[in-house]
Amino acid sequence: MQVGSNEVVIGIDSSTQSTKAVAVDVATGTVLGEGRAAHTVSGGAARESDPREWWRALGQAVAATRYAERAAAVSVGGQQHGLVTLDTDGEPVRPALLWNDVRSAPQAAALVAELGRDTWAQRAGSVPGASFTAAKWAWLRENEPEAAARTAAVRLPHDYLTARLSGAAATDRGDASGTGWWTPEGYDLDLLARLGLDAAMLPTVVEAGKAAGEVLAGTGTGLRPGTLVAAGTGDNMAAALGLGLAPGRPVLSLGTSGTVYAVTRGRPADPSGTVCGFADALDHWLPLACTLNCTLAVDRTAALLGLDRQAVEPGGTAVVLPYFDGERTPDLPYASGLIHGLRHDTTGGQLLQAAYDGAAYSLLAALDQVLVAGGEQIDPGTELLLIGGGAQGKAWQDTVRRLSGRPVRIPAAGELVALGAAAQAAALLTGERADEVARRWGTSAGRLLEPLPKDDAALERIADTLHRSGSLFDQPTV
Ligand SMILES: Nc1ncnc2c1ncn2[C@@H]1O[C@H](COP(=O)(O)OP(=O)(O)O)[C@@H](O)[C@H]1O
Ligand SMILES: O=C(CO)[C@@H](O)[C@H](O)COP(=O)(O)O
Repeated sequence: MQVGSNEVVIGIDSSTQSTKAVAVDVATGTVLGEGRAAHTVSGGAARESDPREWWRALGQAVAATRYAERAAAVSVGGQQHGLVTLDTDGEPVRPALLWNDVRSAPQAAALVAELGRDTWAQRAGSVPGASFTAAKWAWLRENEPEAAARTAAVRLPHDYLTARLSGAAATDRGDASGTGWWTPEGYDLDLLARLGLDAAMLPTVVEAGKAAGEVLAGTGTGLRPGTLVAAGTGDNMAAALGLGLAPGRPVLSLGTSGTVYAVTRGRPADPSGTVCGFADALDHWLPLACTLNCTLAVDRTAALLGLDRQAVEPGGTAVVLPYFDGERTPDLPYASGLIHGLRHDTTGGQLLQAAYDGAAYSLLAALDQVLVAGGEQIDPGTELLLIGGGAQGKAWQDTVRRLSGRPVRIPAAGELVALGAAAQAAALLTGERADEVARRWGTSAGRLLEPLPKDDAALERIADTLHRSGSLFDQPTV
C-alpha cells in the first residue's frame, strides 16, 4: 500500500484501571478520535477483574473514537501477566487474576525454589514473582482446584480481547514472555508439565508483523467484519512500539504500575529477579523493572493528607515507603506502607513529597540494571522518556528529575500504549515495522526538562530506611 491513502487504524490500551482507544491516520499519525471507559478492580487482598467488563469497555472506547467503521486494522495492547481462564464455551471460569494480586507470592517462591533462580533466568528470561502468570495458575490449582479443572483455555488479557474480536487463539512474543512459560524457542513444555498445563490450552504465538485474524461479524464494536486484527501485545511492549524506541533509550512509565525499561539488543537474564527479561513485540528484548505502587499510592497518600496531588513541599527528613499493595521491586510482596523520620516540624507537603520519592526511588534504582541486563551502555546524561498518566503531573516530573539527575523528555503524545497498538495495526497495512511507523509519526517528540542536581541525601535516606525495615516486611501484617 502507498502510505498517504487516508487509511485509519484503531489502537487499544486495555490497562488495569481503564480502556483507551485511539483512531489514527496511517499516513500522518494524526489522532483523529479518542475514547475511554473505566473498569473495576476488586479490593481487599485480591486484585481481580471480570474480562467481560474489559470487552464492554473496549466496545465503548472504540465507539467513542467515532472511527470504528472507517478502521482498516485494529490491535490491542493489554495489562501484562493477568490469568484469564476460559471454559469449553470460551466463557471466563472466574474473574481474571491481575498482575498486582500478590496472593500468588508463595506459589512464585515455590516455583523459584523448585528450579533455582539461574535456571529460571536462563530459560524464561525472568525469575518469576507473584505477578507472573505461571504463579497465578499455580495459585488457582492450589486454592480453587475445581476452577482449574474447568479451565479449557488460558489467556492473557490482550489475548482474550483479540479472540473476542477475531475468534483467533493468538498471542505475541512480548506478552507471552511475561507468563514464565515462554522461551524464544516456544513454550517450555517441561515447565508446563510441572504446572499441569497442556500447551494445547495456550494461544499460538503470532509472528511479528503478521495478523492474528479478522474482525468477526456481530462483535457489537462498530468495527467492520473483515477488518484486520494484529497480534496485539503487553502494554509495556506496546508503549515501546508507540515511542518507536531505538535500543538503549530508557523509559520511565508512571501509571497504575511504575515501570522502567529499554529496548535492548541483548537478551536479559537477571538471576536477582529485579529485571524481568521480557521480549519486545518485534525482534529485540525489553528488560523491565516494575513496581506495584505508583500513581495510585501517591494519590492515596495525598487523599489521606487532605492535599491536592501537586501540593508537595521540599525539605524535611521523612521517608515514605508507599508499599500499600505489597511490592514487587524491591521483592517484598508482604510489605505494607511505612513512614519513618517524622518530626514536629514535618509538613503534610513534605510527607507527600516523600511518598513521590519512595515510589520513584525503586524504579530509578533499577534503571542501570535494566540497561546492563540488556547489554546496553549506561550514560547518566541520556534523557529519560517519561510517560503514563503521572508524567503529566509537575510533582512527578520534578521528583524524577531530582532523583535521577537526568534530563527528562515528556512526549506530547498521550496514550502511548494505544498509539503503539495503532502502529502495530498500521504496520499490517504498510508493510513497515511497527517501530518505524511510530518514528514516522514522531510520537516521542515533546518538551525536554533540564536535569536538576541529583538529591543524593534523599536517595540515601530511602535506601537506609529500606535496608533497616528488615523483618517488618517479611510476613503479612497481622
Ligand atoms: N496530572 C497528573 N498528575 C499526577 N498523576 C496523574 C495526573 N493525571 C493522571 N495521573 C495519574 O495517572 C494514573 C493513570 O495513569 P495511566 O498511565 O493512564 O494508568 P494505567 O497504568 O492504568 O494505564 C492515575 O492513577 C492518576 O493518578
Ligand atoms: O506487570 C506489569 C509489567 O510487568 C505492569 O506494567 C502491567 O502491565 C500493568 O500495567 P498498567 O495497568 O500500569 O499499565
